[in-house]
Amino acid sequence: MTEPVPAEGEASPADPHLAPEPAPTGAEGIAQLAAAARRVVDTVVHADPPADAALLAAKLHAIADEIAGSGRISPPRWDNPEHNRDHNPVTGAANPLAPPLTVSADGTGGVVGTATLGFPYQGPPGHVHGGISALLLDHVLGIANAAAGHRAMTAWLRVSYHRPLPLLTECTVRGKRVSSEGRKIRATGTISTGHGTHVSAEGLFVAVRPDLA
Ligand SMILES: CCCCC/C=C\C/C=C\C/C=C\C/C=C\CCCC(=O)SCCNC(=O)CCNC(=O)[C@H](O)C(C)(C)COP(=O)(O)OP(=O)(O)OC[C@H]1O[C@@H](n2cnc3c(N)ncnc32)[C@H](O)[C@@H]1OP(=O)(O)O
Repeated sequence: MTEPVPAEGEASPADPHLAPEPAPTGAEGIAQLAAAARRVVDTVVHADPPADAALLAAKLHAIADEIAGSGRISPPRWDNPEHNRDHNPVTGAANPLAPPLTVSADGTGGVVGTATLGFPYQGPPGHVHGGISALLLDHVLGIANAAAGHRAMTAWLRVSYHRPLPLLTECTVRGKRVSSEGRKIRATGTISTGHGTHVSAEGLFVAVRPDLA
């Protein structure tokens, strides 16, 4: 049997533009999965209980089984900087729990990131849960320390809540190392919106012992 001849202007089955896109691999592929999972979580948090909830849940479990069976996802390794970056619960593009916050140098020795937090992060109605704010600040202060050359663990973090942080509003998270004394590092940070500073934090971090780093 002969293949039908495509009409002029019609793409032939051999047209390279019709070739399926190469399957995403590695970090990019997992980031795509994480973005989809994030959307599922956001949708579930919003949902009225659907009549076919059990069927939908079974489908989600089937998808999780398929992902787990793909063999593509290896467990995150926290001693691997790339995995740390991709899988952490704040900036991790590969972690559906992460908003994710995007962080970069602020040009003054600190770091700055932005995120818009939705209903999965709700505490007081319409506002971000205080523990989530603390998480964002803890992590961004950690990044600020790392950017200043210190891999350090949080010893303590003091968080002050000045005004409720609204959901669905772009917020800016800043962090800066302010001093170092031996292995002890102090860093401060804020979460702000166009309405000013909502949350601030200061923390003591202790540099990872050289034999563990
Ligand atoms: C291999 C681990 C990898 C860790 C990764 C870290 C950073 C990753 C790198 C890049 C960063 C990028 C992004 C940020 C990523 C992650 C941020 C995550 C933040 C966290 O989520 S992190 C988890 C929560 N965090 C803990 O799970 C800590 C549990 N804890 C311990 O692991 C120990 O407790 C430790 C390490 C804190 C100290 O232990 P240690 O044996 O190394 O040092 P030592 O006890 O000798 O203290 C030395 C001097 O700090 C003073 N000091 C100690 N603790 C104090 C406290 N609480 N208050 C006041 N002063 C304190 C002492 O008084 C002494 O002071 P002095 O020298 O003046 O006497």
